[in-house]
Amino acid sequence: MSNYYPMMVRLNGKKCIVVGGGKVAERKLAGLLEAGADNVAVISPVITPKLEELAAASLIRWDKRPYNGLDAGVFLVIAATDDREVNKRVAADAERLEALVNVADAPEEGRFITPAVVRRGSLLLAVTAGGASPSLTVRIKRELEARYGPDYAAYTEKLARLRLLVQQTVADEMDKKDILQRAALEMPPFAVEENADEWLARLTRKTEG
Ligand SMILES: C[C@@]1(CC(=O)O)c2cc3[nH]c(cc4nc(cc5[nH]c(cc(n2)[C@H]1CCC(=O)O)[C@@](C)(CC(=O)O)[C@@H]5CCC(=O)O)C(CC(=O)O)=C4CCC(=O)O)c(CCC(=O)O)c3CC(=O)O
Ligand SMILES: NC(=O)C1=CN([C@@H]2O[C@H](COP(=O)(O)OP(=O)(O)OC[C@H]3O[C@@H](n4cnc5c(N)ncnc54)[C@H](O)[C@@H]3O)[C@@H](O)[C@H]2O)C=CC1
Repeated sequence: MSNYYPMMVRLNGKKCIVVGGGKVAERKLAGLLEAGADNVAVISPVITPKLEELAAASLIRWDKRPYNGLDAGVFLVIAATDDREVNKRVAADAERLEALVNVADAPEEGRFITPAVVRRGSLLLAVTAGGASPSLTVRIKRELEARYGPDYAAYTEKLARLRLLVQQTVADEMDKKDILQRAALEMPPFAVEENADEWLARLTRKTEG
């Protein structure tokens, strides 16, 4: 099994293509849109009703045809048809164009795989077993969903505000680090109730004491 380099990619403005319009394509497209991709097309003669809705709302473009190649300038490609030969061709075409490609039925033929994700605002937890067992990946995702509930969105946002304040007002590097580490150890919803100034004041008292 391959090794993978984990990274978080911004997709805005980048051309993303999904080939195939079935169940798997629907899931991968939802993931692209959740990530903020705004130039997304699906190439498939038939697509699911949900994908038809997205196309009607102009959230994705639908190229209603069988796969017949990729245009230059494509950034990311997902091969998700139920036809082995087509997916193989998509992978080869994408590699030739230096586009990042994911192949739903033959991961090793592609350049990247898609992890399971939990989103809590800007906190993004991604899980992969590298293709060994998607079911294990999904199980661990569910455990993380339960452990890091919806409160973590507001909590993370609040930590960002505190961090900004600390960067602007605390000169000593050790104090800065200590305060930010303490803040990250506190759990929501407790910390969510106070504003950044109050929180910093409390954390500073602790640091001094
Ligand atoms: C390698 C990878 C490539 C890639 O797709 O990028 C891949 C490959 C394959 N998946 C297969 C099967 C299933 N995949 C799922 C579900 C998910 N699969 C996802 C990712 C990945 N799947 C990548 C690595 C995962 C990792 O990193 O660990 C998730 C996490 C994310 C997503 O797809 O967006 C998403 C869960 C989303 C969520 O719930 O959050 C389920 C369960 C279900 O559907 O409920 C099953 C059935 C049960 C089973 O087989 O375990 C098959 C056999 C197909 C066949 O036999 O026809 C292959 C092909 C092969 O293994 O060769
Ligand atoms: N990576 C993953 O997470 C998973 C991958 N798979 C694999 O993904 C593939 C797709 O699975 P499903 O979405 O369930 O299949 P599906 O049968 O629901 O959809 C297949 C889609 O491919 C389209 N298609 C067929 N030939 C095409 C062509 N020449 N050009 C463009 N589009 C074409 C069809 O119109 C249809 O929309 C299968 O190979 C399956 O084994 C299945 C489950 C999970």
